[in-house]
Amino acid sequence: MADFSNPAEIARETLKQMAMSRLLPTPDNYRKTYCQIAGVPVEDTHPVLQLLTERFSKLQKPAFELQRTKQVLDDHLQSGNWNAWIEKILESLADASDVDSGKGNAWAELVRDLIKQWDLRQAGWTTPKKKEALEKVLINFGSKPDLLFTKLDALVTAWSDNVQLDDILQEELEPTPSSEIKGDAGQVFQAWRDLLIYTLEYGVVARLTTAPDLHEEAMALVTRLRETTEMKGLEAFSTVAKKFWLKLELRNESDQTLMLGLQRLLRLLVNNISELVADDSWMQGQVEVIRAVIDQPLDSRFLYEMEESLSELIFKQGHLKQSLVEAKHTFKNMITSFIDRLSTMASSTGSYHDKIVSYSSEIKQTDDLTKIASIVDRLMDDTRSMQLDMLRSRDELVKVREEAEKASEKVTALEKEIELVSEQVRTDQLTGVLNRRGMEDAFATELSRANREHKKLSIALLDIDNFKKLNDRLGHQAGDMALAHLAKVVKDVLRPTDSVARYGGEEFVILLPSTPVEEGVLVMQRVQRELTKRFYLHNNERVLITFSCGVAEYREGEDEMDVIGRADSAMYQAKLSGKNRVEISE
Ligand SMILES: Nc1nc2c(ncn2[C@@H]2O[C@H](COP(=O)(O)OP(=O)(O)OP(=O)(O)O)[C@@H](O)[C@H]2O)c(=O)[nH]1
Repeated sequence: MADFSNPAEIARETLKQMAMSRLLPTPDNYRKTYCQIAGVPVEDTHPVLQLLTERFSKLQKPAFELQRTKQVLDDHLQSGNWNAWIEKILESLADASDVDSGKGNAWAELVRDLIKQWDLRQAGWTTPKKKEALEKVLINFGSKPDLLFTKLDALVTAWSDNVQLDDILQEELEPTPSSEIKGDAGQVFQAWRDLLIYTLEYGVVARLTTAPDLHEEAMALVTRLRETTEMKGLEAFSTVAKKFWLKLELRNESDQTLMLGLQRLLRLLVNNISELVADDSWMQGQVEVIRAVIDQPLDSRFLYEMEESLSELIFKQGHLKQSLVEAKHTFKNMITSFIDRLSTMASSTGSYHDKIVSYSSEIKQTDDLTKIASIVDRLMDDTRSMQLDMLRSRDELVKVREEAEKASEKVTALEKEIELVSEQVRTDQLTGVLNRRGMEDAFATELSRANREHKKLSIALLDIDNFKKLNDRLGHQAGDMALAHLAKVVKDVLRPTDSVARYGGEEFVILLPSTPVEEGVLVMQRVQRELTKRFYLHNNERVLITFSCGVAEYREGEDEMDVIGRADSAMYQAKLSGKNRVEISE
């Protein structure tokens, strides 16, 4: 190889050699080639420094104190001056320790020691083993500068004293005075803590929007819990939490009392209104809805459904009421004009009578035939006009009577319609059969009838088979239509005195008055047979609907829920026995 002494020549030759050997033009390759050509030893990066460089580059978010160290390292990578870098890093580590200069010096000492021990040979400590040990320490404690110092120090001591790493780590990982939970227990602790945070945030905080003071306290608990990593902290947390639960319970109780009070007040009001409007069927419907709502534990879904149906009802009633008011007004006007006409007639016949009396006395007082002839002429005229008046009045009266009759019919029809609309509160909009509320009314009626007349009453509860599959295969809307179809078939097969109600999604309750249970089973089997003849048609596809059913006979003293419960158990039995069956409740 030619001897180059001029740096410019060495540089030129370096580039030439790199091109010939197809080396990538990296600073590292350039430096190596340059050193070879210049005949000086290649200054490799010390493995410890390499390791540190790698670790730094892997730190996603280095601690603030280490940022500067990383910056120094990055600067060095540009310049390639390792000795300067070591000095800098020692300086920055000293600063990063953020304590007195004693600790800073300690860091400097430690790094020097580390590099020295790395290069020395110790029995049992090969370079890969040292590298692995250093890796472990950096991975586990790199983000905690103080702890890192202790661990690195222990590691360097382990190398120099030829102690095995496991012993050292074991020793170093001995429980510290802190009660921080580690290992599996730590993970379990964290999982429970996260669950508790979640429960507090979404189960408690979210429900306290109307109680700002408790809301704030709950938020503070969440924050506190997030910061809790030790058993000691947990104990302190649980003391505060217990106080909070107590407050919450007390507040809950007072809310509950308030709600019950309001419910009682509303019930009183509604009962009073219902007595006041006993004859107003349109109002009765609404009153009953409110009664149904307040007579059972408050359930937001039920409240929502009731609100929906009530607002629809009120809207319809509003329209009908308006027409009713107009019809009544017309009727009143007609009666008024009828009476006016009657009084006109009375006065016209009255004046005619007066005239006749006066003509009669005139005739009596005169013998003059010409005068008498003139009186008779006037009398004839008056009679004719009186007759015309009478005729006109009669026609008008007939007309008024016809219109009054029509108006009265309209009023009756509108009143009936209002009654019908009010009834909708009791029916299921989708199927047209009774809804749960309607069923309760029907139940009350039938129970008292059965008790009064000592007649048998059977209750059937049917549940469509595999309805979910039908919904999934044909869509929810087709499912709705299938429900309406079933309800229609059931109604067609049953007697008009039987009551059908939609009890739940795809469950129906049927009240069969004057029917012993065996007969009830036959009735329901007849419905099943009818369904095999009258398929539900969906886009020309014949869909067979089957159901499982339980029938129970009412026993004296039982309440509605008892007997429905027995029918439900029998229905469940029918499902278990293969579906599409009717079972008797024993
Ligand atoms: N289309 C429609 N589906 C409803 C309605 N109410 C409830 N459902 C559906 O009915 C299905 C009932 O499913 P399941 O309780 O599993 O009963 P099933 O599929 O009939 O099964 P079995 O009772 O064991 O025969 C659910 O998918 C509900 O979503 C409704 O008003 N319309």
